[in-house]
Order: sequence, then C-alpha cells, then structure tokens
Amino acid sequence: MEGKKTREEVEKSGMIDTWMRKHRLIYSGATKHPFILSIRDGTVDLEAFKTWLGQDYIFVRAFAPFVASVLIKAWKESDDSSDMEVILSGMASLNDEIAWFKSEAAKWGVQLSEVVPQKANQDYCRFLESLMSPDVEYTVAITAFWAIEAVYQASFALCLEDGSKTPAELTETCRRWGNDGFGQYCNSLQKIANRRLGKTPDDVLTKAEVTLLRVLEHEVEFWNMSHGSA
Ligand SMILES: Cc1ncc(CN)c(N)n1
Repeated sequence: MEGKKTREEVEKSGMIDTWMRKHRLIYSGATKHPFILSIRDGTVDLEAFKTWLGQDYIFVRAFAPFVASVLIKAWKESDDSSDMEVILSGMASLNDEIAWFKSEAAKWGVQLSEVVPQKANQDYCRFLESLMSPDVEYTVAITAFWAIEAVYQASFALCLEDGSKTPAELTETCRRWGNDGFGQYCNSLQKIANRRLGKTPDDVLTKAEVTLLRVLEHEVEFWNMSHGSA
C-alpha cells in the first residue's frame, strides 16, 4: 500500500500532478463538463454555444490584465528569467484570441457589445481581479494561470480525440485550445508552477492549493452558464 508521501517525494514528481490526483473529481468536473461532452458527442445546442462565445469574450478581456499582473510578478519575483517569455507568449496568444472572438461572433450573429456578463462570469472576473493584487504571491498567481489555461486545453482536446463527433463548425474553436502547441504552452506553465511550488513555504503552498480549487470551481460554474445550471 502507498503511504503518505514526504514533501521531498512530492516535489520530485511535481506538486501539480499530486494535486490533480488528490482533486481529480473536481478537475474532471471542470474538464469533462456536460457542455464539453455535448460538443464532443455532437448534441450541443448551438444557442448554448453562442452563450459561451459571448460570455467567454468578456472573460478573456478580464483575463488579459490578470496575465499582465502575472508578468509583473514574474519580473519582480521570479528566480528564472525565462518565465517571462512563456507568460509573454500567453499574452500574445490572448491578442489573437480577442481578434478570433470578434470574427467568430460575427459569423454566429452574436453582438458582443450587447452581451451582458452573467453572475458566474462576474464572480470569476472578480476572483481574477483579487489575484492581481500585489499581495498575491507569484507562485499562487502562476498556479492559477496554469489551471485556467489547462482546463481549456484538456476540455477542448477531448473534443478532438478519435471517435468524437464534434460538429464541423465547432472544430476550429476546439483546435484553438486543444492543439498541441497550446498543450506545450500549458506544459511550460505547469513546469514553472511546479518549480515554484517545490520551493515555497507551507503557508503559500496552502494558498496555491486553495486558489487552484477556486479556479476549478469557477470553471465549472462558467460552463454551467451554457449548460445545465439552474
Ligand atoms: C473561462 C475560461 N477559462 C479559460 C480560458 C482560456 N484562456 C478561457 N478563454 N475562458
């Protein structure tokens, strides 16, 4: 039987993997949400997809300043100068993402200027804003950043797997986050998070774990706006 791992053993394998195992139910709740499964099995309600599109555009506009705040923290606190390049590449892809949302919305007849943020979106954006505070440690912020990107990567990659019946008009959306390049970028963020978590004091480690769980909960609530919420 496997006993409890020492902190040193956990550091070797990576704290993120340990947490993903420990919190696998909520992680798979976020990455295998009924909305994503409906895309994957081809039964997705296209009105629900349009709701997601409009809400996510608003989210991404709040996410960009959050990523900028992580960049500032990396500049001030990181022990490895290459972190900044990874974060900057994330900012560059957000620039593309915002342009993509605009052209995709036009295709689907979604008026982005008229989209009103729903409560789950407002709550998530407020949470992002709280993480922008200079009081939030770089280690905590980079863990949240990794989790936010990783949920989308894992979710949309699922819709591209062999055997999935994703409607043709949604494959481009799925490729945006499910492609290998985005997967490698998430791996780079995960490596940074693991490196930082491996040398952080216990109180910050606890804050990072709680923050990771909050991200996963917000992601589930975010999907719920398009599928399955009361
Ligand atoms: C809600 C949500 N989470 C994550 C992502 C990926 N940047 C996104 N666009 N929207």
